This record gives sequence, structure tokens and C-alpha cells, in this order.
Amino acid sequence: MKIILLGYGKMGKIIERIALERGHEIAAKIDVDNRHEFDTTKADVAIEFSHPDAAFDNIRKCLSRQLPVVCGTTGWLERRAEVESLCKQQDGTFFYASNYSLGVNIFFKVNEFLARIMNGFPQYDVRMDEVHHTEKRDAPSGTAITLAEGVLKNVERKRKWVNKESTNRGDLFIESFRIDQVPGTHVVKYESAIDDIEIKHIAHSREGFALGAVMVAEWAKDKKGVLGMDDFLKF
Ligand SMILES: NC(=O)C1=CN([C@@H]2O[C@H](COP(=O)(O)OP(=O)(O)OC[C@H]3O[C@@H](n4cnc5c(N)ncnc54)[C@H](OP(=O)(O)O)[C@@H]3O)[C@@H](O)[C@H]2O)C=CC1
Ligand SMILES: O=C(O)C1=N[C@H](C(=O)O)C[C@H](O)C1
Repeated sequence: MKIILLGYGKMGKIIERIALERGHEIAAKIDVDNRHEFDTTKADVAIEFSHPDAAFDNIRKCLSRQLPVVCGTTGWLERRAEVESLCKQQDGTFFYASNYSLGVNIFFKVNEFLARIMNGFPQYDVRMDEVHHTEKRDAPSGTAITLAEGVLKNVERKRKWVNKESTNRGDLFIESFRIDQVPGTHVVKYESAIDDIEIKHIAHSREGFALGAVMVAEWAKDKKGVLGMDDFLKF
């Protein structure tokens, strides 16, 4: 499979290594300096891990040229609906996940299961922490937003997520910490006067994100439509 890498930073470089190890070819590496040069005719799929301000344009270009695109960039989702309708109009392929690691996707399911139980126990308040490296551009993380959506869908006493402390009991507080070199840690905490229940995922490196993105690209390049991890993992 021939891959265009859109974004050649921390993730792009690990994706390149894993893709080569799995027998794929890198057709182009597009970064901020050569962003106007990418030739979509030479590839089977694009893997997009760039910048919140760049993702929409990159995806739009791929869709308009019938190149399937697997996107991991976070912090641009206010334009997600636009991308999804473009994908449908063009009969294209758009795959998005806030987190491509298998472990996090298992964690998403555990989070929803726990949230369904905790809906019945209002003595517990729920809050979340996410910790990432200091170069991260967006807060809260895309993964934290997906976790928050899993809580909000199931815990009726919570209405919306917020990224700063709030006294409104309907707010689900996501606290963001930025600490040098941390690949990504997420915690969902239920706290009562008597005890606390916490679930936590710690990424030890970026390997899981990158491997997941390459495996998804292998799968998605021959599919059509708006796709996500539930389509890929089927659990
Ligand atoms: N879904 C998931 O599983 C994961 C998602 N991510 C997300 O992926 C994104 C990238 O992360 P990461 O690799 O760590 O970030 P980096 O900052 O290390 O790399 C991003 C790269 O994209 C480049 N870039 C900027 N603008 C463009 C453009 N228009 N076209 C192509 N490339 C461009 C940047 O160049 P320059 O530095 O010159 O600006 C930089 O080299 C982030 O949004 C992050 O949150 C990260 C890990 C996992
Ligand atoms: O920027 C990162 O590094 C990461 N971003 C994703 C997110 O915002 O959730 C995934 C992972 O946590 C690493």
C-alpha cells in the first residue's frame, strides 16, 4: 500500500517506521513547508496527523481527489459535520478516531459500561483528568472529549463537559495537565464521601496510536463512507 503522510512530526515519523516494517511504501511526506505539493495520484491512502488548523484543508483535498483519508488530528472537530457531508457528496472515505490505540478503545467501552452503572448512584460525582506533553496544542484532548461523551450519554445528572472548574453539578469537569514527555494519560473518577472509583489508561509511548493508524489505513483504503473505530474493531 502507498501512503501519503500528512504531517511529519512526532506521529508522522513513528507511522512511517511502522508502515515500512509492515511492507508499505511512503509516497510522500507532507509537512508545513511542502503542504502545497502533495500529489494524491501516487497513493492508496493518506494518514493525517498534523495540526488542528491544518486538518480540515488536508482532509478536504483528499476527499476532492478521491483519496481515502485516515485522520488522527484532534482539536478541529467543530468542522466534523462539514467533512462528513463532503465525504458523502464525493462518495469518499473518511476515517476518524480521537485515539487509534487498541487499549484506549477498550477503555472507551469500560468507561461507558461504568457510566451506565453509575447513573443509578447520584452520591458519586464524576470528573476527569488528562495529562499530555507540553507541545500539545489542544485542550482538552480528543480522547478526553470522547470519554466525556461516553459519560454524558449515560449519566443523566451530567449535562455538558467543561475544561475549567465549575460549581454547577451538571458540568463534567475535565482537568488538563501538561507535563514534559507524557504520551497520554486519562482518568475518569467517581467520588463520594465514602469512597472513590477510578479507571485509568496510561500510554507508555506513541506506538499504540501509530500502529492502530497504520492497521486502520490497511483496512479503510478499500472501504467507502464515514468510518470510525467501532466499524474497524467491531466490539
Ligand atoms: N488520534 C490519535 O490516536 C492521536 C492523535 N494525535 C494528534 O495528532 C496531531 C499531531 O500530533 P503530533 O505528531 O504529536 O504533533 P507534531 O506537532 O509533532 O506534528 C505535527 C506536524 O504537522 C505539521 N503541519 C502543520 N501544518 C501542516 C499542514 N498544513 N500540512 C501538513 N503538515 C502540517 C507540523 O509542522 P510544524 O511543526 O512545522 O508546524 C508538524 O510537523 C495532534 O492533533 C495530536 O493531538 C496524536 C497522537 C495520537
Ligand atoms: O497530542 C497527543 O499527543 C495526543 N493526542 C490525542 C488526543 O488528543 O486525545 C491522542 C493521544 O492522547 C495523544
